[in-house]
Amino acid sequence: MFVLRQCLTLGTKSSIRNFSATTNLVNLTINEDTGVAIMELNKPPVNSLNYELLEAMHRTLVKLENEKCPGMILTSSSRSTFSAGLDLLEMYKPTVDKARRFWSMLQNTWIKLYSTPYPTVAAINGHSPAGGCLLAMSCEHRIMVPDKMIGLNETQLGIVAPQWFQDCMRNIIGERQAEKALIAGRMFTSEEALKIGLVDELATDKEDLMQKAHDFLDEQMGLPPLARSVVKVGFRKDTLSKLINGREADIKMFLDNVFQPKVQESLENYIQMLKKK
Ligand SMILES: CCCCCCCCCC/C=C\CC(=O)SCCNC(=O)CCNC(=O)[C@H](O)C(C)(C)COP(=O)(O)OP(=O)(O)OC[C@H]1O[C@@H](n2cnc3c(N)ncnc32)[C@H](O)[C@@H]1OP(=O)(O)O
Repeated sequence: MFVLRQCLTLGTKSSIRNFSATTNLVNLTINEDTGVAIMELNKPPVNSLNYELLEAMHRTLVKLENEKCPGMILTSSSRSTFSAGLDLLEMYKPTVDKARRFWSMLQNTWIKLYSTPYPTVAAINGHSPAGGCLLAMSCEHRIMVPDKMIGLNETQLGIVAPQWFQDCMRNIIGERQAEKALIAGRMFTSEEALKIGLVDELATDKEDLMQKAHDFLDEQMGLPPLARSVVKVGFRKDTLSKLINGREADIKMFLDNVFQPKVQESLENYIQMLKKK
């Protein structure tokens, strides 16, 4: 039985089920029998990742870890889009402070999501470009509905996917496929993504998607949790350490680049194009 409760304070496992109460940017549902959490991104229309959404996600992930969550499904409340990636408005003519704060929260959120001891599955119920693809790739398993698009399309926007985005992709689809996909900024259909291993399964519809996500978690939750998490973090530690030990350099890379006139021009054109659609 799924129970969703509004609450204003952080409480015990059984008392809290939606703790972004002030903004509702993240809906958290916890199954009271199994403990499985469903984290639903809820920033209409397309879950673009601005500071506030990233912060709500980060808070949720900290909470789940503290509460010894046994497994989590990441999904979206939008019918068309899992996440449209980073909020372009956060990168378009920001102040230095705002840009730094934003990038630092992106790092925080990714580090938490990529390193969870508990199993995670992305139930990708819509398009998943750029930062949206990063979120999906940070989970352990990806299931996607048909006829949507996923990929790291940064090159096509005249920007560059940071090294840790690239590493995540390489870890999943291998060096050669990742190099080709990243240079081209290629977006894959759900079916193509399955073929190259960027997603693990396709689902027929949302119901099937959630069923398959629960099936994956049931299987994982049958494994000894400590051994499971040690192996997981072992596989991910090099990618994680690269960013954790190089956070300042990564922020500097972002700040140095995002203020370049050419990058601002690309962002401006792209935002205009999306608005005119
Ligand atoms: C050498 C240079 C080095 C540079 C280094 C700089 C480092 C930067 C690193 C950047 C890393 C990651 C980058 C990103 O994640 S950038 C974001 C990339 N995202 C995209 O390309 C997706 C764009 N969106 C879409 O393609 C579509 O919106 C969609 C997701 C397929 C959904 O389509 P839809 O038809 O359902 O919705 P649509 O009408 O297009 O959009 C609805 C409104 O939402 C606005 N919007 C869409 N995406 C974003 C976004 N990412 N940020 C902010 N706003 C977004 C869109 O403009 C519509 O707004 P409105 O209703 O018209 O006002």
